[in-house]
Amino acid sequence: MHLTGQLLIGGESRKGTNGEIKGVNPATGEILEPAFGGATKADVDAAAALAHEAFAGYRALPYETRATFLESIAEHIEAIGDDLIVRTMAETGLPRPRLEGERGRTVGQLRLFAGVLRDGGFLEARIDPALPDRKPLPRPDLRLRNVPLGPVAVFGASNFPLAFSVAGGDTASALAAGCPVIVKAHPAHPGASELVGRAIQAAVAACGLHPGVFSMIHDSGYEVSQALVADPRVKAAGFTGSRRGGLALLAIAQGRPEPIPFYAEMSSINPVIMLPAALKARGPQIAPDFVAALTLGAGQFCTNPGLILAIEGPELDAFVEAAGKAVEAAPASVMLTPGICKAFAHGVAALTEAKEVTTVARGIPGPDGSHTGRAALFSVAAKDFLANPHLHEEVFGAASVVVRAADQAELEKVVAAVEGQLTIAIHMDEADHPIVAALLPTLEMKAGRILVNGFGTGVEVAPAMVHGGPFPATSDGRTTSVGTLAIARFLRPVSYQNLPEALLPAELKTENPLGIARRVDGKVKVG
Ligand SMILES: NC(=O)C1=CN([C@@H]2O[C@H](COP(=O)(O)OP(=O)(O)OC[C@H]3O[C@@H](n4cnc5c(N)ncnc54)[C@H](OP(=O)(O)O)[C@@H]3O)[C@@H](O)[C@H]2O)C=CC1
Ligand SMILES: O=C(O)CCC(=O)C(=O)O
Repeated sequence: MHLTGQLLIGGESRKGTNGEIKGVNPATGEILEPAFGGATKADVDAAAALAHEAFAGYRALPYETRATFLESIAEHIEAIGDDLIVRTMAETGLPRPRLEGERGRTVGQLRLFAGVLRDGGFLEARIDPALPDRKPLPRPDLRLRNVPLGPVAVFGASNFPLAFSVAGGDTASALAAGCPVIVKAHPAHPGASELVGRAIQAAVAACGLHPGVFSMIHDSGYEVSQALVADPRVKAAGFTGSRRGGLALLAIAQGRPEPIPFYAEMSSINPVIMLPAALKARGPQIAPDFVAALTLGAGQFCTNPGLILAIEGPELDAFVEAAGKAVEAAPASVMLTPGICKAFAHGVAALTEAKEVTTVARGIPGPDGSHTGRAALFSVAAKDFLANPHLHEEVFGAASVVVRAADQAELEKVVAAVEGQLTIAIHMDEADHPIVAALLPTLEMKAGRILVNGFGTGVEVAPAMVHGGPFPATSDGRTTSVGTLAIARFLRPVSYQNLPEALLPAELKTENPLGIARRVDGKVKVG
């Protein structure tokens, strides 16, 4: 493995001259070589100019060429081999099986979008033929398809260094949509970013595309990333990270002379509602599964179950006791960065010190000075939870709070009071159906995904997946960052009125040369 620490600007690479970033092994504290040079505003300008230049040609390519390009990226990532896993393990402290799985998800996602391109459904092609004899007024010929927005900025996430990073879901969906991508690499895994970034660069070259289709920068501060979002040639951005960072960049995207869509996935505490019949039938059996989901990846999943909502009673006591025991047996885990570890310790300390909160259990402590997170389970009465908005905030890591409601009415109040979420899980049996029916309308207003008898961790990459949700889970709850629908974030519809047949794009020509599904006169016609 040869890492250069260079920026990837179009087909070229050069060392950034604006400060430097080094990876840190969070398990050992070792500083990892090489140094990665931070980009200057001139580098951002160069990447944006190239992306702008590449856009017209890239979006006009046959969908088959774009699909082959995505598959080529997947192949180039696989060709890096074990070096990618070894470097990512060193930079993140995440274990090998997790990263091997994440790599599979990353390349699977790219191939899924190749299928989306071949299918053509994402174009949402519609034809309303002219009705010249309609009274009192004739109808014009109207045809609609989606077109890409333009160059997209992608902020790689710290907690999924492959699947939500350089070639992750945002990049895959933007490239599939026909948008060149400029990645801002996350400083927690600069080496993994270079390896994957070079794989994309190589795929661009192998497919003979304009080199401006992909660039990747590092930033030693905030200014350059902010300049990227502010650049007039950038037309949308994707982000996964903190609420503070997401909102700062969202404000820039919205404050530009030409505001752009900014898709930020930020904070979610993913309530798990434990209903009475399920608790009675199998509360203690659910507890270890809950703790496994809580501690997965040191709790550093945005789908982590941070809240348990249930009605008081001996069944809840039995569940909490079993969950407490499982937490006490949980070993401390290395967290992604010293900063994230510190933020977790701070969040846990705040809960521990809150007078209305009871500490149920703590996991096994890690060695002194290690960047490890120690699992934590807390409990609070629903009335106190309702009165203290700080208890609704995300503690990023393996910490969860059990909220004890006096009755169903109070449980409903708690559900109504939580912020927007990526997921809400319900553990239920048939006897719980009436409560679920009463809760469902509220749950739909609160979460992007409602799931039964499971936990939200481990998002399926699939057409019917929504990995999004109302604020603050995301900055725009109408979309998803995982699954095939993610492509819609980087498209917009154009309607062509009375455009001569000869000038219509192939997607909308009457004889349907691409053989795609279209809605003709309101009815879906396949092929
Ligand atoms: N819910 C979720 O999905 C996740 C939540 N988090 C939360 O985020 C915290 C920190 O983790 P991290 O992943 O680093 O998230 P951050 O939001 O701090 O950073 C994400 C990316 O955005 C950049 N960035 C952040 N703030 C700004 C800004 N004001 N202007 C320009 N760029 C900015 C960062 O650059 P740089 O690092 O160079 O500053 C980084 O590339 C965690 O402790 C956790 O609370 C993290 C990951 C996922
Ligand atoms: O649970 C998952 O698989 C994905 C979680 C996620 O999107 C995140 O942590 O950023």
